[in-house]
Amino acid sequence: MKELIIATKNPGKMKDFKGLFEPLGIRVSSLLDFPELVEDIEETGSTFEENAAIKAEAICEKFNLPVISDDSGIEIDALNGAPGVYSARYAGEEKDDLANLQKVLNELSDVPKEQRSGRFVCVLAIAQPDEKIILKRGECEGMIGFEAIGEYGFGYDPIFYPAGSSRTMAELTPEEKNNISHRRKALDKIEKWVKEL
Ligand SMILES: O=c1nc[nH]c2c1ncn2[C@H]1C[C@H](O)[C@@H](COP(=O)(O)OP(=O)(O)OP(=O)(O)O)O1
Ligand SMILES: [Mg+2]
Repeated sequence: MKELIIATKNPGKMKDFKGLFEPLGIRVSSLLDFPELVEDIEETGSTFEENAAIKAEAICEKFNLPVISDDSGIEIDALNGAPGVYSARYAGEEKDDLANLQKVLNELSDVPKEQRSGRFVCVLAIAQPDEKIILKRGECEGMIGFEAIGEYGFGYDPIFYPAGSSRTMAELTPEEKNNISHRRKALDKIEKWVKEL
């Protein structure tokens, strides 16, 4: 079976990726599989594209192998696009999913339902030795709820209602999420390269 390295330390993303890559017959491993080898990569970019490129290129160079990275987050219109590229560290450096979504709920406490629009964004990068980097973006539009609901998923899933859904992303099964997610849409755009790797 083909194997691919995903340059991430986020276990929630990896669950998504395992489900997304399985139908392609590709087994994925992450930086969580060899934590002692890889120090944290500083995400110094101001866009998802820049940060995805930083992560993929750093790990591609280290292993001299093709690598995929994911930089993602949630943009909330009433917060002028925040937390955006700062989604992981919105409530502090410790990257606490619950603290992050609670901070968003607090900031939106006075914002009425019809003004709570936002979207998940995922940029996937493919870095290959001696090749130009490939970057593709997927987005999933939706609304921010008033409380955290649901047990599946990770990150901001419990407060995000995908457009047209009466359930939060964390109430959808992993299969349902993977059919509509920002990650799915970005992966669809890189699939032809993935198959050639
Ligand atoms: O499907 C998702 N469902 C819910 N929340 C999500 C999703 N996708 C990204 N998110 C949130 C989680 C984290 O707060 C941030 C990603 O930040 P991001 O820097 O890309 O990832 P990370 O630091 O957790 O792991 P890594 O950089 O090692 O891949 O956006
Ligand atoms: Mg990160």
